[in-house]
Amino acid sequence: MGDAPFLSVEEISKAFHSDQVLNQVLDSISFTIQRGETIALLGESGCGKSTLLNIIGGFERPDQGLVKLQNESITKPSRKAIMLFQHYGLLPWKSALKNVEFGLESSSLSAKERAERARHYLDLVGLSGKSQMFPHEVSGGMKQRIAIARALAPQPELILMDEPFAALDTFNRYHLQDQLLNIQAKEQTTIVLVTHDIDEAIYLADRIFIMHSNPGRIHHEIHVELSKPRDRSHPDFYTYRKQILDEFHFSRQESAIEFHI
Ligand SMILES: Nc1ncnc2c1ncn2[C@@H]1O[C@H](COP(=O)(O)OP(=O)(O)OP(=O)(O)O)[C@@H](O)[C@H]1O
Repeated sequence: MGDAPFLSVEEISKAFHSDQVLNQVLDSISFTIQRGETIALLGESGCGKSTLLNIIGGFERPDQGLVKLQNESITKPSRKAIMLFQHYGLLPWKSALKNVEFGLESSSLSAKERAERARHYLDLVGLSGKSQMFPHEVSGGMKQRIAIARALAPQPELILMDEPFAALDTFNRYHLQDQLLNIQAKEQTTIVLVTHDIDEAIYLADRIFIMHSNPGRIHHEIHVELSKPRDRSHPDFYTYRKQILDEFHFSRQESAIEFHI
């Protein structure tokens, strides 16, 4: 593999036709990501974040360009890249444990190994005592923990997250963001995260790609140089926040409120 980047997105363009109008959603997007990095895609609604994530995951085909994961072209979904959505996608008739095991069904693990692996990841997300509970018996935050355990259990090379915590209240969101950081530090998972939440991007990401729309392009890349775990109330955090608000022309003198674009 040599020095090839872990993930490379090369000159990706994508258009959709709607009402006989061609909508150029992504225009020649390129970047590379190293193993273990967390990247946040931040941009206003409709700028093409989810489309880009879907192309990286192999769920959507670009019109031009290609995506390479560990130097292999991605042309269809694979177990190497797993997508985590905002709305859990749990199977209501299966317990937490069985939901996590379900993500391992196509693996070569024995039933015993699958159960052990599932328990390990439920432990990592803080649900060791809840493995026999069903989705309707647990809170939204716990449902998303189960979904995270299920995404992690197959040990994918890459996790793609489409606004994973957007449906949660602030406290649950903060807890899950911390857990994700812990797990990421342990497992060196590579993450590409789509978010509307500026604070979430600054808290989690090593680099933030600011996207602009019509057509969707990466307008600016911000390296978040703060060491992790980060302090949401530190003045440096606010410096990044101001920089991002400036990008979207939302700045006022002081912006202390939580801001979603
Ligand atoms: N399958 C599709 N067919 C037609 N148009 C589509 C399709 N998927 C996405 N689009 C259009 O592409 C544009 C980008 O959509 P996309 O969901 O990628 O944006 P986004 O930045 O993720 O938005 P949001 O933040 O609101 O989720 C939108 O104008 C959307 O209507």
